[in-house]
Amino acid sequence: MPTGRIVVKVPGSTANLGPGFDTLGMALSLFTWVSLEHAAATRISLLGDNMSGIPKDKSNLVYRVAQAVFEKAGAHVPELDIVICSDIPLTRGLGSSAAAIVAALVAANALIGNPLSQNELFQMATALEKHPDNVGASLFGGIVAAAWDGTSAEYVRLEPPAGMEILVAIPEFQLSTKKARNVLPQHVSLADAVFNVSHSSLLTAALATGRMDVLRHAMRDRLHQPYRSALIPGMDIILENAGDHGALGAVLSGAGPTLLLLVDSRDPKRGQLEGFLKDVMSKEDIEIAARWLEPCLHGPLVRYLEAGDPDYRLEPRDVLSRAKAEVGA
Ligand SMILES: Nc1ncnc2c1ncn2[C@@H]1O[C@H](COP(=O)(O)OP(=O)(O)O)[C@@H](O)[C@H]1O
Ligand SMILES: N[C@@H](CCOP(=O)(O)O)C(=O)O
Repeated sequence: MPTGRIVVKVPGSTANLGPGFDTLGMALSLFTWVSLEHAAATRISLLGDNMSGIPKDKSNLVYRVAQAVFEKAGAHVPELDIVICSDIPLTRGLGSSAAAIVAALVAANALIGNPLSQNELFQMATALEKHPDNVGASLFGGIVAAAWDGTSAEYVRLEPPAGMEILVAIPEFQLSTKKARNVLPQHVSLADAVFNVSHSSLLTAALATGRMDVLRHAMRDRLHQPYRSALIPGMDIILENAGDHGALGAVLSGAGPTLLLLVDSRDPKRGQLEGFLKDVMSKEDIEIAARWLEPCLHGPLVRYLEAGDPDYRLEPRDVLSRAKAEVGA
């Protein structure tokens, strides 16, 4: 079994893209870093502004997922030195839990010499997250169309259209995926099911062929957004009108509360969008952080630090900042 420190960088993601509920995901240029190494006693260090409320004991998601890898691989590594750092705001619909799961899976697998295949990691990630859209995007990068039948997941990766940018409006308040799933109905009408199958198919085909002109029509949804809109004041106005202010399409990102706009980088009207988002949300007394992002084309980047590596003995914060610089911050 190799010894040393593993550092993994994994992209966050947006799920659903409107009608592709629990199916479509896209990796984003926001990242989580996880470092793992063998230790005499477990220690979990949390770095950065997005770690509030994350446990530092063995109930931590990264620790638990790493143990699931060791168990599946028949390895025994009960004690770990873990460092976690993330750009991805928690519980905002930008896939922080999926990125943490994928980072833990990939880092733990690398720590014991990569006995599990990428497909085995995808199956484990999907079973842990309970839907394949975010974890698929974090694991494979780009846009992922994935289906899970409760036992096994399959996916196809697409290259995002060139020149497509993303503007997100991240509200100050948190909304857990669990809460946002609890407002969804158990049954939907055949008409709504047909609406989503057709729009999700159209959207996937449009993304695969670069037909950005179709996105506004294709990104409409009847399965989750109408039920979740009561949890996000201002959402309906933004989804309905963003197209008139320069967006190709506007949707709830994952389970929300972040709102996500796809934008053609060549559109001269794109400069209006931030003001439009802020105006609508301030009328609802909600502060937002507006951030321009890009699709992330890669999945996890892994760096292995051997005991002889000059970075190996550094403090976790320094190791992560060096690793960030090396694999791209
Ligand atoms: N880096 C991390 N390390 C440990 N736990 C994490 C990490 N990131 C997210 N989580 C867990 O995932 C939860 C957020 O998941 P979720 O409600 O699905 O929202 P999101 O849309 O951000 O994925 C957090 O409250 C925390 O329990
Ligand atoms: N398909 C899921 C996606 C949840 O994404 P998250 O980033 O909010 O965790 C859903 O819509 O519930």
